[in-house]
Amino acid sequence: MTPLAPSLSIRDEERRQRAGHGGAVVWITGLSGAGKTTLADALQRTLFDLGCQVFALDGDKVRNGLCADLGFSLPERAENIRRIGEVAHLFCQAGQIVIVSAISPMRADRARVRALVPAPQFIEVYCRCPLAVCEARDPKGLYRRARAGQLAEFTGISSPYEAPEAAEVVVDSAAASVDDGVGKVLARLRQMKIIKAAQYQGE
Ligand SMILES: Nc1ncnc2c1ncn2[C@@H]1O[C@H](COP(=O)(O)OS(=O)(=O)O)[C@@H](OP(=O)(O)O)[C@H]1O
Ligand SMILES: Nc1ncnc2c1ncn2[C@@H]1O[C@H](COP(=O)(O)OP(=O)(O)O)[C@@H](O)[C@H]1O
Repeated sequence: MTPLAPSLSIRDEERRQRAGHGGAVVWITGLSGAGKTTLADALQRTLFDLGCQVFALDGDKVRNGLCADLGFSLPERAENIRRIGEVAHLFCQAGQIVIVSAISPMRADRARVRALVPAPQFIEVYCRCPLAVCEARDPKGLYRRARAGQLAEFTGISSPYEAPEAAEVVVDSAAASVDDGVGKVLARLRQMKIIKAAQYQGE
């Protein structure tokens, strides 16, 4: 009897043909309240409706399970990003478009994930929003608690955020709509030939 082929014999191109698109990691970084989750959700919906295999990994949710043992010190955030990066990389190898939304405040931590994922497949998205706007939005009341001294090491208040210097996509969530942000990421996915031009025509 012919032995079953090991799964290693499945080439990336075969996965791409079956899915109709390539794998990618769309990594959304930004302050709490900048709009990362909102953008990730809208992007996931759009890609799903286009027929793509897409999955969103939100930092907040991952912290309920995979990273439940981690707090918010800089070394713990680094470990959080390392784990999310490894998982995203695996999904990407499986041919999925993975959307990560995590504050991921330190450049070095993001650079390590970038080094893991082949260049055209890693798309860093800076969800840019002034701290004052994030604080005014305060969707979870965390800034209020941080200002009151009830939440230690809060990003932007008592813990650093290093903005990307060369993100593939920059989305200004205080000035542009969620749809604008989705459009910019889709344009990049098309430009990098992750999705086909026919899968997304607008810009
Ligand atoms: N101290 C402190 N600093 C920042 N954020 C805090 C903190 N404590 C709790 N939270 C909540 O945790 C969410 C951020 O988790 P992340 O995994 O994205 O953070 S990180 O990437 O490891 O920095 C973050 O989610 P978002 O508001 O969606 O960004 C907060 O809801
Ligand atoms: N252009 C925009 N993009 C994303 N979010 C926006 C935008 N404009 C306003 N918002 C609002 O900002 C808030 C951001 O919350 P959220 O997406 O949870 O941010 P984060 O995940 O970065 O903490 C939401 O209430 C969202 O409706």
